[in-house]
Amino acid sequence: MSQQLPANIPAALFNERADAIADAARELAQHGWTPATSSNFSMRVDADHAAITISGRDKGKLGRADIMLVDMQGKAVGTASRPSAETELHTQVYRRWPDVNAVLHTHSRTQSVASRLFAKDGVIKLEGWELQKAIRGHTTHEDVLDLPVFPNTQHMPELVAQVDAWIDGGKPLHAYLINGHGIYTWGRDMAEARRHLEALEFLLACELDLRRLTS
Ligand SMILES: CSC[C@@H](O)[C@@H](O)C(=O)COP(=O)(O)O
Ligand SMILES: [Zn+2]
Repeated sequence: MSQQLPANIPAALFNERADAIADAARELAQHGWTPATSSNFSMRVDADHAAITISGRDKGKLGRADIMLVDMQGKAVGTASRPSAETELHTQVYRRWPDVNAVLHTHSRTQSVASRLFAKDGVIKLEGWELQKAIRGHTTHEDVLDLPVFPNTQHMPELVAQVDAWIDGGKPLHAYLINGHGIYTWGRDMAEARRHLEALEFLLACELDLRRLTS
């Protein structure tokens, strides 16, 4: 393995996280949500480190060797591999919420189209859908669930600042879209992050259908 681990991280712990990321990535790729090497996935390893996908890999074919360690500033640790282009968005989530342990980013067609359609509003207001209850902390379809849509940029500090500004505004955040790009969501474990991703994919598809059928 070209990944050298710090002395305080057991290989079994890193391998468990790497396997969980690779398994989730392959399954999400089967849904068609990770076209053309897009998307990235990570899990917290400890307070100071996360395991994340190596940049540019085919997410439908990931294995343990496609996962690497970074610190919470997004810098590679113990490897010459290059972490995901958007690693800083993952480590931002881990820094902001110590109870979050998994972050998922995908590029489904539904996510991409919805992000373009609602970009001018800056937010998608999900309301009246039973599946909103799949999102942590939401107990009724009557809640309004705000899903922000941030402008895309290749300059990660700008994206990080947009997300920070939303959180600092005191509004809840379990996910966001980036215009013309895709979705980020997360959870306390991989199962919760996957539940959020699947629910939001479904809800966005419903919103797009409604637009099509009522316009
Ligand atoms: C193949 S285009 C998509 C990338 O620019 C990026 O947005 C992405 O999701 C994957 O980047 P990666 O560096 O492989 O993690
Ligand atoms: Zn992306």
